[in-house]
Amino acid sequence: MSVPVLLVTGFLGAGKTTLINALLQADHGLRIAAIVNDFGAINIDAALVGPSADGVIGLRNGCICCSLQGDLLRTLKIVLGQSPSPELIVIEASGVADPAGITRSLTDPVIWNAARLQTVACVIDATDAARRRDDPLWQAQARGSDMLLLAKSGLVDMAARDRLSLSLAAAFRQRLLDLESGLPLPALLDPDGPTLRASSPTPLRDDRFVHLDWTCDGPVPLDAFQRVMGRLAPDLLRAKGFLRLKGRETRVLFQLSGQRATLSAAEEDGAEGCQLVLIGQKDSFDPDAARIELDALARA
Ligand SMILES: Nc1nc2c(ncn2[C@@H]2O[C@H](COP(=O)(O)OP(=O)(O)OP(=O)(O)O)[C@@H](O)[C@H]2O)c(=O)[nH]1
Repeated sequence: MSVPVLLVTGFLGAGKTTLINALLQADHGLRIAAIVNDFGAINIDAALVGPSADGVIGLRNGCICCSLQGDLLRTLKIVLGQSPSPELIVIEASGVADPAGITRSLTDPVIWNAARLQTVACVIDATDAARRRDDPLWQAQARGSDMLLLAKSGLVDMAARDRLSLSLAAAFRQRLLDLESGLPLPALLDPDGPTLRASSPTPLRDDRFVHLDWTCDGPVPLDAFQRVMGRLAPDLLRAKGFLRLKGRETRVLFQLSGQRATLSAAEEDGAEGCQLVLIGQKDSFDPDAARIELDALARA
């Protein structure tokens, strides 16, 4: 029998991993396998989803809508060969992916017989949507989905949330659900959900993004790290990773999305040092210059 697939798309930092973690931990009784795709060579998402699920496979250093398509199909075969087999497969697209590329791969008749793309859900960052509205990739992600899931709506005021809901309803035909009202399990897991779809449009090839994968073996000082990130943040679209801070026993998880940076306790995994991924646009972010600044931190 064909295993249903839920594809989660959305721009960098929108809230895809957070949604998938919530889904994996929810009370649905389903055996779920997750395939997560990070743009950089360091697979932060697999580590973030890993603690909550057994069947998590990370695809890295590319994007499954284009360069990693073959990897996705190979990974799907591995996931489908697991025993017991999953009852649902969740695929997280990278934040730079046009879901049309993935939808095309998944609607191949051979794949379809084994794993049937059921629903494409696009996570929309309520704090970032007004700025992104005219971005062709952001639009392709929303348009290529079956439902829009509003994340972080608690971080914007009610009037801004209402304006956003109205503009999304005017621009897209999809159903809009606010994640602040709870995880929409019936919509995400509905076996009678969207499924049969028209052939996907030609996927958008967006090559404006560059990234830096930065690692160091030792700890870094928090105040100097914050100064460096303060300088880099205006040119970044996304940063995330694990840091070993001087004077702290355990590593912390650093997240930057939009202009919002957070540090939180990381799951202890025995790993040492720091692993960080920084993503920006070619015209404003210089990964080599950022590497020099970060390397200086490691020597501080
Ligand atoms: N307050 C709030 N924060 C959220 C919500 N969803 C995500 N975040 C935060 O937003 C940041 C990015 O969330 P992720 O779930 O990692 O976003 P993502 O879309 O998986 O990011 P990429 O895979 O890097 O594109 C993290 O700091 C999350 O804690 C939400 O609904 N409310």
